[in-house]
Amino acid sequence: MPLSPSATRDLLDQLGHFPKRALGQNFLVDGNIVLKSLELAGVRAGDTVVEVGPGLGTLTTAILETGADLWAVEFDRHLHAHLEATLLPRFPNTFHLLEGDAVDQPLAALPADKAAAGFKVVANLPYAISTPWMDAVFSGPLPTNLVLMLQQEAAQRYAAKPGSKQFGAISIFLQSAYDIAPGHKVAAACFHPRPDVESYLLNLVRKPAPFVFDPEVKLLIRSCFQQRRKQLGALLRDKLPDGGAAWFVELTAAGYSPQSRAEDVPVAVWQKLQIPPAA
Ligand SMILES: C[S@@+](CC[C@H](N)C(=O)[O-])C[C@H]1O[C@@H](n2cnc3c(N)ncnc32)[C@H](O)[C@@H]1O
Repeated sequence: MPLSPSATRDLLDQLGHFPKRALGQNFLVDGNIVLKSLELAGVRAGDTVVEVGPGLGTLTTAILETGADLWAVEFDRHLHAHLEATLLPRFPNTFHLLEGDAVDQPLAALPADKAAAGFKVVANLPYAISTPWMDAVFSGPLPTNLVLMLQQEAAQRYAAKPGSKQFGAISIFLQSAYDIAPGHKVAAACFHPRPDVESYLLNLVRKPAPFVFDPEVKLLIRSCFQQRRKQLGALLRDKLPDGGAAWFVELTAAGYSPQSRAEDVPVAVWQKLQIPPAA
């Protein structure tokens, strides 16, 4: 169970640690949310789980207590040392802790054979890295489930539909590989210190046939959203060897046109975008 806000304050005092805003250090202090995260991800003994930013070890302990095998990456040297001293001796065979940046090590150095056998992600993400980290994860290997504590605004962006201001490249990459299952709104009081934004537990379930974009196509899609009000014809004509002709046929067949804007085009049509070989 997580520590209460006062016990968390005491532990922070004892460690001489001041929560760092830049690292999104808002620690979970609500047992129901910890349980809900595990329940949504269906974590059980023998599962392989990845956690980003274990912090003081609240979610971490609950995951390890199920009997799951956990790989975790923590950026803060001080918190890493605390976890190394307290949790590693308790779970010497199932806890694999890495000190590092989750954007460089999105799966906490999970071995390739473990990743290939199937794994889940449960994390209370540092909000500043949520999009670059997700982008790295969506390049594969893909977890079967992700239960992620996010800034509510980010969760809305990831789940956004075409035609809305929030629809962007990350919505396309995410929705190509994952279905969005019912999640959970989380109040600021569930954290210490309280964040000044609303939070949301996003629940993602891998599609039976997930679609992963080629890295070059991802860059191209991202560039289209950097000038989201510009027409796709003008944006892509110079960037594709065929001037965009092949994809414009797909776009037109789906009821759109080179005059359409990136934010209006559905995910399935983006999946047809390819970079043809140069003539
Ligand atoms: C929102 S706190 C979550 C802490 C803990 N999991 C909990 O739920 O109470 C985010 C954690 O991510 C860590 N962190 C921040 N940036 C990171 C990065 N780039 N890579 C890995 N961990 C990071 C922070 O130090 C902090 O421990």
